[in-house]
Amino acid sequence: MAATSDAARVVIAVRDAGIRFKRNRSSRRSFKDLFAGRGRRTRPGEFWALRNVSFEVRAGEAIGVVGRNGQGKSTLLKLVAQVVYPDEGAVAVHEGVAPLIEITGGFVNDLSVRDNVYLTAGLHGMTKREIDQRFDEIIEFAEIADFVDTPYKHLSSGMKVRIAFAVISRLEEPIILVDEVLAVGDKAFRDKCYTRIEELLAGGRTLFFVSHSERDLLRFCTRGLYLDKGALVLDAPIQEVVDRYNADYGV
Ligand SMILES: Nc1ncnc2c1ncn2[C@@H]1O[C@H](COP(=O)(O)OP(=O)(O)OP(=O)(O)O)[C@@H](O)[C@H]1O
Repeated sequence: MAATSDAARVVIAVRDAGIRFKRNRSSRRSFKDLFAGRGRRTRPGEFWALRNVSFEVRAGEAIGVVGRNGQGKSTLLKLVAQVVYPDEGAVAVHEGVAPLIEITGGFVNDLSVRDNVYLTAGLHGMTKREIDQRFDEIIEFAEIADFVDTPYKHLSSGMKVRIAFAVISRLEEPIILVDEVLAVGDKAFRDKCYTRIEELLAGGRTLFFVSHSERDLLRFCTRGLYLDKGALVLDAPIQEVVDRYNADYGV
């Protein structure tokens, strides 16, 4: 394929991106807030989940995102999926994205598995005919043939991830985002997913992969992004990123 010309093409550009969340829903002003100095960059109860994050991704790169719990990894994937928008800076994504970033895979609870497959694949640009052609293969991959007409909400967590991964990995979007959700699947299914991810990478797709498993990160990724306290502290080859993370927080 056009691997050489693709190698130089920037498909994602994140510049000084910041995203701010409310710490709690009511977000009432505390006594301390009343006396806080002017010019605060955040309003009371708000915090920056990510700030000053900049990087570029070229077509075909496989990027592992590492960091402790709550450091902004999923938020970063959501920025790339454009399901959240930055409060500061800019995120430009030049190609289509197939995101598996929440256990629900964006599926609708009350719809059957079948309807969800058609809805999700349709939203990503597949025609009904194309979905018809892939439907059996998707269900077979997920191994949930007996549950095709079951409402999605009645599936177990592992089954939800199976069908979501089966659909997402059959889309033709050039960028694939995989959050830790695969950890919910059993070992046999995870192995199948990992083989599929390798096929997608071999086909030139771009991957963002969040994982707490050093083995999986080193298996798939060439480059790592290390997030800590909402900042991108290291953007380097994956081995270097894993070593630094282990040195900072490893046992
Ligand atoms: N919609 C939201 N509203 C408010 N706070 C949020 C929201 N989404 C995420 N956060 C907060 O932003 C911070 C970063 O969360 P994020 O899910 O990106 O972390 P993470 O690095 O993926 O963590 P984990 O390894 O536990 O999955 C956390 O403090 C989290 O509580």
